[in-house]
Amino acid sequence: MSRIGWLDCASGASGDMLLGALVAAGVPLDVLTAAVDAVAPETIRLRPEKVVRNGLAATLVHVEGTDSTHHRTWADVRTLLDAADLPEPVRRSAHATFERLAHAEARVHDTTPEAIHFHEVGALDAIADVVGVCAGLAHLGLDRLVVSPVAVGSGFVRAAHGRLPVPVPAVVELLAAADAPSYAGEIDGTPVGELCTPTGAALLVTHAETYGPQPPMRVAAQGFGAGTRETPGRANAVRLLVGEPAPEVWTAAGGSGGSTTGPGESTQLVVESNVDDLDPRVWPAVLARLLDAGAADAWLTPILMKKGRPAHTLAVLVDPDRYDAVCEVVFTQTSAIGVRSHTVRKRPLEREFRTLELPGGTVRLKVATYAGKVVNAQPEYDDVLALAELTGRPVKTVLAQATAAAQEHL
Ligand SMILES: O=C([S-])c1cc(C(=O)S)c[n+]([C@@H]2O[C@H](COP(=O)(O)O)[C@@H](O)[C@H]2O)c1
Ligand code: NI
Repeated sequence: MSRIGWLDCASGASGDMLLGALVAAGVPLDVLTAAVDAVAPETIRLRPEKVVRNGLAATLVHVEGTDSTHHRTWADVRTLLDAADLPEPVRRSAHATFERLAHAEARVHDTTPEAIHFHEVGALDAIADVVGVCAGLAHLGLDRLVVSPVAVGSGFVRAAHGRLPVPVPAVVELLAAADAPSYAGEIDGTPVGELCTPTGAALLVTHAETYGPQPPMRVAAQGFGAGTRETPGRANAVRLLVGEPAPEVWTAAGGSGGSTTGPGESTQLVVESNVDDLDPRVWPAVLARLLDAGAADAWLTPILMKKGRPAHTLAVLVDPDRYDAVCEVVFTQTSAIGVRSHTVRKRPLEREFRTLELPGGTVRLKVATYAGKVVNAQPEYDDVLALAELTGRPVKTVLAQATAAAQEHL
C-alpha cells in the first residue's frame, strides 16, 4: 500500500517542530533517539512533552544536552555523519540536508560551502534535529511528501550573526534554490518573528517531492509538532498528515480556475482499462457487475491497440466513494492488470418517473427537465418489452403507443 505525507507549514517549521510532528503522528520516539544517539552518544537527549498551542494538543520535543563546539565546518559535520552508525538512507538524507545548508550559507556569505562555519545550525543539537527528522521520515516509508507553502515569518531575530531580518537569509536561499513557495504568515500585518529556521527549511526542501495544498488522501494520522514559543493568534506548530493517496477529486466549490457549477453537479471518476485478452462473451456480465457495484455507467469502446490487436477500452463512471468497489470488479472479473482514472464533472438534468397507461398495462416514462421545462420524455424500454410479452403484441407496436403517449408530457 502506498503512503503519502503532507506537511502543513502555515506556522513555519524548525528541526524540533518537525521532530514533534513525527512523534505526534505516531513515529516511536525510539526511532528518533536511536539516530540521535548514533551521532551524539550520551550527549543529546530527546524529551517529548505534550503541550497545548492555541488550544491544539501538540508534541514539543526538547532537544537537551551540552555541546561546547559551536563552529563546525561542513567537513566537520560530514565527518560526524560518516562516523555515525546510521542506516544508509538516513545518513544520505542528513548529508543532503547539510549540503543544502552549506550551499545556502555560502551564497549568503559569498564564500564556498567548504569554507562555511556553521554557528547555531552546526551545534550538536541541530545535527540531532536533522538526523532525528531524517530517521523519522525514513521510518514512515512515504512514497511522497508534499509540503504546503511555507510561512517564514517577519521582523527580526537575534542569532550568532547578530540581528537578522526575517526570513533569515539562509532560509530565503534554501527555499529559493528549491523553488519552494513561501510567505510571511503575518497576522493582521503584525511582525511574527522567525517561523521557519534554516534547519527547518533545509529539512523541508530535502524531503519535499512537491509543494502545495493537502493532496487527495485518506488520512490515517495527524500530528502537531510544537515550537518552543507561544505565538498569539496561531498555533505555533507544524502539522504532519500521513495516509494513503486517494484519487484526485475535483472540488465543486466553483470560483477557482473559472469553474462553474450547476444544480446537482458532482465530481465523478472515469476508470478505464484497455483489454485485448478477455473472451468477449464475458463482457456483458462484467458490465452488469460493475453496475451492481455502484457504477453510474459502464461501457466498452472497440479500439485497435499496439501491434494491431483489436481490443476494448472498458470505461466506468463512478462516484469516488465506489472507486474501490469498481476496481475490485475490474481486477477480479476481467483480465485487466491495471486501471487509470481521471476526474470528470457530471451535470445531470432533473428527472422523474411518470406512469403511462397503455392497453393491457403500464409503462414508466422518464421525464427530464431543464430550467423548469420538460425537455425529454422517454418510455422505459424494459417496461415496453415486458408489456409486449405480457399482452402478446409486437414490441414495435407497444413502443409506438408509449412514444405517442409520451408526447403529451413534453
Ligand atoms: O548557524 C548559522 S550559520 C545561522 C545562519 C543563519 C542565516 O540565516 S545566515 C541564521 N541562523 C539562526 O540561528 C538560529 C537557529 O537556527 P536553526 O536552524 O538551528 O534552528 C535561528 O534563529 C536562525 O535564524 C543561524
Ligand atoms: Ni550563517
